[in-house]
This record gives sequence, structure tokens and C-alpha cells, in this order.
Amino acid sequence: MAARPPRPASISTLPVVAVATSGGRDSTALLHATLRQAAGSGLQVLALHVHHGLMPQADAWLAHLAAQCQRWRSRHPHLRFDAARLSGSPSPGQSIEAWARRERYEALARMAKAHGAGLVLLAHHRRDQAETVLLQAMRGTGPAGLSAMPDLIEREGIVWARPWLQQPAQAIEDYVRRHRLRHIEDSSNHDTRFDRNRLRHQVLPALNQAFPQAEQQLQRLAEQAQAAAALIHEVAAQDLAAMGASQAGMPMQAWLCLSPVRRRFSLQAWLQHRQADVPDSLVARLLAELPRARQGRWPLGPDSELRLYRGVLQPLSLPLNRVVEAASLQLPQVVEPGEWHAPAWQGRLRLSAASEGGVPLALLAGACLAARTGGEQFQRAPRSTLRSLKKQFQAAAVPAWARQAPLLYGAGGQLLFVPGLGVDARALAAPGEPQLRPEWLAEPAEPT
Ligand SMILES: Nc1ncnc2c1ncn2[C@@H]1O[C@H](COP(=O)(O)OP(=O)(O)OP(=O)(O)O)[C@@H](O)[C@H]1O
Repeated sequence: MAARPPRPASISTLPVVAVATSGGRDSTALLHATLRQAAGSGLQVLALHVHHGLMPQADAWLAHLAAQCQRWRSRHPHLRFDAARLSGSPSPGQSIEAWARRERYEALARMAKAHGAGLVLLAHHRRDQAETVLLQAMRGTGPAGLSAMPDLIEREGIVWARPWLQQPAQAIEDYVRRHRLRHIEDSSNHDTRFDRNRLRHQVLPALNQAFPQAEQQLQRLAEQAQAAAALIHEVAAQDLAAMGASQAGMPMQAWLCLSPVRRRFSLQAWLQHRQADVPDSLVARLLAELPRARQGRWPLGPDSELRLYRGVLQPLSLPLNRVVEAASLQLPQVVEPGEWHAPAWQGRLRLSAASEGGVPLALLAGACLAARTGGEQFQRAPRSTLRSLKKQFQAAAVPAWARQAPLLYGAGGQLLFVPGLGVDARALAAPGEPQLRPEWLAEPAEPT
């Protein structure tokens, strides 16, 4: 019996490669080149476009792309097109460009995932890379900024690739002419109020003329900076692990033992865990002030700050009601049953009415929460031996993550309560004495 010819694969089962397409010259060329490469390969090509809702012409660009993909589909039946319209706007103080970039990547990632594409191609080329390096240099950035754009990076399950990062703009122009590709012209690319446009039209031509290898050298600089940034990242991560830093706090004693340059990069890395954009001015201030400070507070963001207390630098979120602050006494002088949120430690302190096993109200007056700094002593039961907190945690098999919760200290510095162990026997109220029983309630970590 003759074998049946294999059935063509259904389009929805083919592997998908996405191309981010603005409709401009470069991404039009990349989409076209990808389609040619993919022809007969069994790959599905997905053109993705983001309508930013910022320019009056954006509707026409979207219509142009949809029509172009429709035409190209006659020769490339495995071409699909999708677009997203952004509806938001930048928040006060945020640049339109930064907002548009972030939203664009998020929209591209959403669409790629919805279509099962794990790879998104971007049409940046060598001149874009040179411009990015120079722009970063003009901002006085460090190795991370000078790294400019990676040719391949994985973020949140999507691989972003820039296959033309080594290609000169001229090669793409030639390709577009050879294939007579139609593309849109974004008039804002000539608006010299934008830094990039001034650089492109006024600086780069002169630079290329004076140094014909300028773009290649700037690309090499970006690669060197990428290696340096990766090394800094590795060393900072090792230093933070060695000093026992966590999201909740960075111990100052160990940090001060580092060389100045390692202090700087470990501090920066620790701050960036919490907040992507850490102002250089804050890092400079902390580097200058922390070595001499015993206590202190520094603004971190609109709703958070850093506190130095008992040798630990801690980030605190501010707006939640009744934030238990580490640096000053937070429980009032007259303490009543209630709950205090401590977002920096991802938990709540609850004080409940009790007739035994609690802490006397007198000791709770003006008490505060503080991070473990090492060397604390704790007594489990009235006639038991005083032992180090570390040993007590081990004996009670308190898991390592639970040992990061804050300790409750009385106004006089007396240890009152340790999450996971309970009330220190020296702070136990006598039966019938006015008292409250402390309890620590851990909250699930927020996604970062
Ligand atoms: N609105 C958009 N929708 C989808 N992808 C985009 C969009 N804008 C930019 N991109 C992607 O990001 C790359 C770089 O963006 P950039 O703003 O430098 O390019 P462009 O000048 O808008 O267009 P092109 O690179 O196509 O000439 C584009 O080549 C494209 O891959």
C-alpha cells in the first residue's frame, strides 16, 4: 500500500519566532529577512507592533503594517500579525521615552507569550548601539550603563535577540533598497529636542568622519563593559552572601570590613534588589555617612526609606499604617492589644490580651522591633540556662528563614520576645499581672 503524504503541520503547532516591528526601516527589513530565512523551515513568523497612543500618525502606522503583513502573507502563509494599543500615560516625573520603552517591552512580552513565541527579535544595529553607549557616557554612567544593549538576553521567559547588532546601518539601507521595501518615516526621529536625535544627526557623523572605526570601537567598549558589569555583579553577590545580608537588612560591621570599592558595589547591588533605579547621589551619601553613623535615616523612594539601627541598614516602606520603625521606640507608652505592620520584615507584631505567658505592660511601654545583630542571649524557661540566641534557635529547630524576623526589645534594651522562641523568661509577667502576649505573623513575600 502506498504511504500517504505527510499532512502539513497545522500553523498553530509550529514553533514561533516573533519580530518586534515599528514599521520603520530597520524592523521592516528584519521582518522581511526573517520571513525569507523562515520560508520552508517550518517556523511561524509573528510580527508584533505596539501602538503607543502618543502620535497622531500611530493609527496610520498600524494600518500600514497590518496591510503589509496581509500582502506578504500571500508569499509567506506562516506570517501572523498582532498589535497592542497602550492606554496609560507616564507618571509625573517619568520621561515619555522611558515610559514608552517599558510599556512597549511589557506589551511585546505579553503578546509573544499569548502566541507561544519564546524568541523576540529586535532590529537594533551597530549605530543604535554606538548611540546608546555615547548617551550612557553623557549621563556619567558606570559599567552597567556602558554595557548598552546585549545581543541576547532572557527576561521573564522570553529570549530577546538583536541579530543585527553588529551590522552597519548602511547594510540595512542597502537591503531595503534592494528589496524595494516600503516603510514608515517617523518624523520625530528628526526632532533634535531628543538627546538621541541630536547625537545621531549632529555628533555621530562628525565622529565617524574623524574616527572611521568609531562605531566598532564603541561596540567593543560595550562588550568590555558587559564583562566588567558581570564581574562586579558576581563579586557583589558573593560579598552580600558572605556578610549575611538579606532583603531585610545589611550588617554594617561586615560591610565596613570590605575595601571601599567593594563597599560601593555591594551597597549598590543590595539597594537594587529593592529598587531598580538607585540614584548615584544616594549611594555617594551612604558611602560617606555610613562609616561614621551609629543611627540614621535616608530617603530611598517616595514611600520608603533606609534606617540604620543596631548596626543593621534596613529598608522600610512608610505609608502602611502604624509602621513599626526600627530606629525609634514605636510601641506607645500605653500599649493596648493590637497589630503593628512591619513591611521591612514582611510581617506583623500582634499583642493579644493574656493572663499568663505574656510581657508586663510596663516592659512593653516604648518597646521596639530590631533586627538580630548576633551575640544576643535568650532564656527559654524561668530556671533554664541563658544561652546564645543562635544555640536556642538550633535547639528549637527554628528554620533559617524564620530567624530573620525582628526581635522585640524593651525601652531599656532588654530582649522581650523572639519570633519562633517566644517570650524571654526574664521578661515573663507574673500570673494575673497586666500583660500582653506577643506573636509574630509572617506575611508572604511580595513578588519582586
Ligand atoms: N512601536 C513598536 N512596536 C514594536 N516594536 C518596536 C516598536 N518601536 C520599536 N520597536 C522595536 O525596537 C527596535 C528599536 O526601536 P527604535 O525606536 O530604535 O526603532 P525605530 O526607529 O522606531 O524603528 P526601526 O528600528 O524599525 O527603524 C525596533 O527596531 C523594533 O524592533
